[in-house]
Amino acid sequence: MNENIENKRKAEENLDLDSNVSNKRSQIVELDTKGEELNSFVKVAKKKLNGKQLKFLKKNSKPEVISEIKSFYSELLELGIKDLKTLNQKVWFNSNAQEELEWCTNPPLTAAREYIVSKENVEKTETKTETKSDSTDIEKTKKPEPLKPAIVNLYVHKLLTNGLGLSTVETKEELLKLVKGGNKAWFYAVPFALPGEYVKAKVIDNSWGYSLCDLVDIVSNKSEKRIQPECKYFGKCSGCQLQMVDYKTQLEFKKEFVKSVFDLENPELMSSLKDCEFRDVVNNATKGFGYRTKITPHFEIFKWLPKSQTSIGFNYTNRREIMDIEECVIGTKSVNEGLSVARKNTMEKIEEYVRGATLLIRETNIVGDNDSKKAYVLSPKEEVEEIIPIVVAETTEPSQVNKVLNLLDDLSSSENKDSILKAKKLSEAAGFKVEIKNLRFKFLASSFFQNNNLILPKLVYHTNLLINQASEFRVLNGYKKITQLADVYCGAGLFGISMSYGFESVVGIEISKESIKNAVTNSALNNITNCSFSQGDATDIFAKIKPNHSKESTGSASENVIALKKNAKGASNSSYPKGSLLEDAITDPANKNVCLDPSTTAVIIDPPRKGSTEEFLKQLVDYGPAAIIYIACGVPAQARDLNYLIKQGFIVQEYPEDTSESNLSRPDDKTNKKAIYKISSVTPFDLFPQTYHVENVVALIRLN
Ligand SMILES: C[S@@+](CC[C@H](N)C(=O)[O-])C[C@H]1O[C@@H](n2cnc3c(N)ncnc32)[C@H](O)[C@@H]1O
Repeated sequence: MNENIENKRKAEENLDLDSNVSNKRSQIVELDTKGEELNSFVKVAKKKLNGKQLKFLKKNSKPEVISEIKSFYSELLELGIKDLKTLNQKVWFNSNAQEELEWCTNPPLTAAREYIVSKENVEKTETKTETKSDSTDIEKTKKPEPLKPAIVNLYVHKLLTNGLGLSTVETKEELLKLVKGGNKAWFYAVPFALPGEYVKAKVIDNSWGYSLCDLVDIVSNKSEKRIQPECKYFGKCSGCQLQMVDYKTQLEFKKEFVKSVFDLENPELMSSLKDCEFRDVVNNATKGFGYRTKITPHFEIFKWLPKSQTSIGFNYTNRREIMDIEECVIGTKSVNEGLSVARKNTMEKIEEYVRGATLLIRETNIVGDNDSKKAYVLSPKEEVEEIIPIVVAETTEPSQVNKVLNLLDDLSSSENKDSILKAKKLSEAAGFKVEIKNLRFKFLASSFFQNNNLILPKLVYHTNLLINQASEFRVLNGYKKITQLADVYCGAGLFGISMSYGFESVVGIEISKESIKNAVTNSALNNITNCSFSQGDATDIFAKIKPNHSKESTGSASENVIALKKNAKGASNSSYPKGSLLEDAITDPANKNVCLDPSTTAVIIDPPRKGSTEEFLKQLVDYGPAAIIYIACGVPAQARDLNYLIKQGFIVQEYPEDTSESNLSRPDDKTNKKAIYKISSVTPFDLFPQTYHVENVVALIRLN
């Protein structure tokens, strides 16, 4: 029997076996670690349980939640437990049932959740009390009593990809003995704890097979990597997770985070990537403070608390209660100036608020004739402006690339006005052409723009370099040079505009009307004439392209062009009907017809945290561009998307030696046109120092 069908059948059996506990509030089920099995299992479980028990893993669970759950179980495997099924390892769909906690070897003692003073709880109290007739007012204004939490002593095995320390009551060896003796493991997730440490922790909540804890104390084996955190709020505020270690260690952790997420999704692919392909985390050569250009502190109004005592800041770690924050060390200087003013303004009119609000503080530049000055704005509707020094250098020669990277390191620690002079000197001394352009980007304070400008020059340079390298590789293998760029999920045009100097034409697509307007204005602001922007869903960019490897298709890959045309005279040879998105949504001031031949086009995709869609990815490979650069802030979703391409056979591990027998073909081969890619590099970028977040750039080169 096919292994998948067998797994589904077993999952069904397990649910049947457990039906005697179905009256209880919690259902015990068996879980494997593989993504696909997990999905099919969830489908079966949902059907059986009518969806009501699937509190933590619904069909639409966020990829990061699924990844977190998978992390726990992959960790079990790493600890030496090779076969979860043989050991009958079980997990929980719903951990609220106290009585079933006994089922584990080491359940939290009382598993009580500390009562959290939050909007959610106040609302719950309100809902409850509304059904009661006369005690409503008393209940609403009473501060809820905290429950008694459990205290546990733990050993920390490793840091999870969300920055939490994966812990158990035993060391790895002791745990293995226990589990191999037929017992079940229980895990604890402890923030700010480091691998190898013994810690005391307070159980806050129970989740899928683990308890969420607060760190109380480090009992012994304090990690040598621990340092004094820079921020006085660190350890309580939920904003940063890694300030307890130095910056170099943070970068090492982040590389491991990305590796383990990729490994979970596709271990074979991970093992096939060479060290040189899986690169170190790129940073901006600072300690990683004072970088964030946007912060969003918030506050809530409670009936039991005098308004003058309202806290304005960020959530406490592990709870929805807000911590009063006067300064944020990862914010830029001007953002912190804005924070003081926003706090003062809010407290002055606090009596007017009934519920609470989120404040927006965003850096901007006031641009004069000869210079610019950093400032801040406090209104989401205001337009802000950022100036990003962009390096234009075509070289791919490694020693020259290193020189440019050094220049970029210097730049992040100096004023923008020095940069052009430095680039000129570098150009003269190194003997290759390098230019720096201080590009201006305007956008609404509330709309998307990256939040760390210090590293953006490197991110853009690197992305450009990857395309230049892909182009060289293609030329060496007998294909044409890459001359065109599609910037998908383009926001206010950061990548497309910054990289436009190296391409004949650039098109961008973006769903937000505001952002697309900004992208158009930004290209004009920087005197760029070869960029066109289109508003719509990313998938629409392929709406009219015939699959280039379908049976019906008889044309060559180069027939599958994206033609973006302005509704203008001379556009009559468009293959798209009048009124289609690609025909009329172009707001290109240069009034140009832009055709993107896949064999000479690179596509950048930079989707939101939830990743792209199968529909988009399928059409992307049908289109078959010469290179794809996938930039992601949601690494689990990126790994999922790449895995989809691997499973469809679009990504291969090695260039096949015998192309005559393989399904590879030249672009003008009319019989077989399936696009095949290789991952040429995986490079994490630290856009979010001190936090567990990381931006990951994956380059795919088309081999055929
Ligand atoms: C991570 S941001 C990247 C923006 C831009 N590349 C940059 O670096 O500034 C993702 C962008 O995708 C846009 N977006 C979200 N869903 C989309 C969709 N279905 N189609 C096109 N754009 C979308 C968002 O509005 C947002 O601007």
